[in-house]
Amino acid sequence: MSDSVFHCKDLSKHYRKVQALKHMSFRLERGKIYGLIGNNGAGKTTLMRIIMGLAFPTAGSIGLFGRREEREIVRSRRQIGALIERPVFHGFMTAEKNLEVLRILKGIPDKNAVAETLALLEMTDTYPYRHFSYGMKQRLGLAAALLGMPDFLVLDEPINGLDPNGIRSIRELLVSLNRERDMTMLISSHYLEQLYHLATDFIIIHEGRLLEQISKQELAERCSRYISIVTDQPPAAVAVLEGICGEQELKVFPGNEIRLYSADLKPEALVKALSQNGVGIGQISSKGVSLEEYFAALVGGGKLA
Ligand SMILES: Nc1ncnc2c1ncn2[C@@H]1O[C@H](COP(=O)(O)OP(=O)(O)OP(=O)(O)O)[C@@H](O)[C@H]1O
Repeated sequence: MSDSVFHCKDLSKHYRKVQALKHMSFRLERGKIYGLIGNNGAGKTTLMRIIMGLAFPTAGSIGLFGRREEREIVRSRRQIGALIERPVFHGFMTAEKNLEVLRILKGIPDKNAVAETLALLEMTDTYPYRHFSYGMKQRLGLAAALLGMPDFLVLDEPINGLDPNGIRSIRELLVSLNRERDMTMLISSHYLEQLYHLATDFIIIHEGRLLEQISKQELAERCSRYISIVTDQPPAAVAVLEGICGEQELKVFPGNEIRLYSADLKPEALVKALSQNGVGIGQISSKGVSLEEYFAALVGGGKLA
């Protein structure tokens, strides 16, 4: 299978008066989770609609899974699951019945697909869709996208309307699908901190143009995000911290300061681990700019502090 899941070259899309996408060229690789970032009206949904064949380019070309020919692209879309604008579900049917209708419409032969997807999303509800909360509707939308276990998942604002627990469980599910099934994802969200934890790479667009494609590692370096710990027992602290993050993510500075360059670490967890091992902490703080600040600086054409 090609390592390229999606590519576009000089892709432009005009609506009557609006140029929604302007000469975009980039490539999405298998196994990565791409966070798609842009202000309202930047062109995120338009790009996703083009990937799914719900809108068509005015100029330029696209390819899916390394295939460029129109007929092959249409066929390749069977390998993609998408949540773009909520699908139309039947109000009088349960989640299971709605998914069963979709399974038949999509031509997915595996009769266990519905049960498998419901189990993944922990949806056991047996009442009709019209009584679903906003969050449950959102989960069913995600279930519909996952039906048949696609190779590529395209999600437009999937965590909108979910409470913090809901967001965490969806995030964990997406990460495990990515790791265990090598599922590639393109996910847009205005919750940049959440997206930061989930994505491995970022596509940043502004007013229809691609501003930047950047990996999380590059971003972390550029934002120089780190946790600073000041302690009077550096060797003991290093021994504990190395058990939590990799040796390469940790540096000792003069003044008994240790810096941890790992994106997912929480200061509270570090404090707990250090105190459990009898290591005293003078000071602990998160430093550097957030993804939100980085994005604002990029879009504003400004420089990062
Ligand atoms: N069907 C349409 N007809 C005319 N203009 C459209 C249409 N769909 C989108 N647009 C315009 O194209 C531009 C890009 O819209 P798009 O929905 O792709 O942005 P977005 O980044 O998804 O925004 P949001 O974050 O608000 O969802 C906007 O100016 C929008 O008004």
